[in-house]
Amino acid sequence: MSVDPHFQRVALIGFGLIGGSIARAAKLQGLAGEIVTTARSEKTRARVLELGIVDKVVATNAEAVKDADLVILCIPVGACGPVAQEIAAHLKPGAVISDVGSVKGAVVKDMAPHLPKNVHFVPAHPVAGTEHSGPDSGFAELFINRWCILTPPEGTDAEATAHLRAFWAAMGAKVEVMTPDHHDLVLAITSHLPHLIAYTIVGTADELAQVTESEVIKFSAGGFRDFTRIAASDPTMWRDVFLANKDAVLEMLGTFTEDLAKLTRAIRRGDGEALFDHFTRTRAIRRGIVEIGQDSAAADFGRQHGQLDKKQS
Ligand SMILES: NC(=O)C1=CN([C@@H]2O[C@H](COP(=O)(O)OP(=O)(O)OC[C@H]3O[C@@H](n4cnc5c(N)ncnc54)[C@H](O)[C@@H]3O)[C@@H](O)[C@H]2O)C=CC1
Ligand SMILES: O=C(O)C(=O)Cc1ccc(O)cc1
Repeated sequence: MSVDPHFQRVALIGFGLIGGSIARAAKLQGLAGEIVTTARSEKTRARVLELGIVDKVVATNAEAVKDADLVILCIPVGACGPVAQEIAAHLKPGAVISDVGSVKGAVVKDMAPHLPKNVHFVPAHPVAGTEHSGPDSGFAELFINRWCILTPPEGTDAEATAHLRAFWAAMGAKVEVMTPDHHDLVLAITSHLPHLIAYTIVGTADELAQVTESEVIKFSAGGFRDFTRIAASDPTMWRDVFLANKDAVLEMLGTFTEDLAKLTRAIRRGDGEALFDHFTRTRAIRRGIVEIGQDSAAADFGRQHGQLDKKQS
């Protein structure tokens, strides 16, 4: 049986890349009767109003969640606990409370104790994004054919989880449910460690005395250029991710360091076979990912649901 993805009043706490993308996709697909968002600065409130995507922009989180049927925290993970505390007394009984944080264990631990018993807490993580942030960076197609992982605590109302699942699916996402700990371990290797490596290598290149700034830019057409994109991601967001997912990141970093040492040894010893075998294995992994055909599937969704061909401004 299909579940109605619609929520009457949706409150988005934070209107950056993810909040702005949810607002655009939900509006386009008619998933909300009304969308309210918080923007803390006068400048951002004016810009969000100018964009004309949401129905109401307010200055405080407490005001935004009033009478909301779905509340989504679209803010750095370190801010989720304090914001849960701030909004708790103002939540509508029966509302679904969610987030989009890149780490789940810490967010659940920080938010859950503050939330009243009469709301449904269904944490979420859309595994989709870019290096950009702020109110102008969002776009309606961001979630198409991307995973959205839900991590409802044990005992969560199944109907609430199904309702949020339908909401994400209607924005184009493929939805999966897992535990917060499993999520954090998987994301540590697939997302958090790659960002740490990018932040490291771009910093290292910058510090090398013999590589002048102009040479880094001049020769950055190679692999380095891809790293600079990732390393341009929001500092506040990523500081919070590494602090919140410390254990899993350190565990993966340990394994990564061992594997790096193996490749270092192969280079030192001139062991071409070891290098070739390793690179052959990793090439097959990339080909496997590309064969899943995310781009063509995204285009199919756009055609079926209309109006998603153009990037929203
Ligand atoms: N950037 C990405 O590619 C992805 C980010 N995420 C997660 O989404 C969340 C938001 O990230 P982005 O949208 O990229 O960030 P962003 O920086 O574009 O937007 C965050 C917004 O939250 C606001 N904010 C911060 N603290 C607040 C508070 N206490 N009350 C109200 N508003 C507050 C900021 O002013 C900003 O407008 C993070 O938790 C991140 O881990 C998840 C998937 C992808
Ligand atoms: O820009 C990129 O390549 C990303 O990897 C975006 C991203 C950042 C954080 C997430 O939790 C999920 C996706």
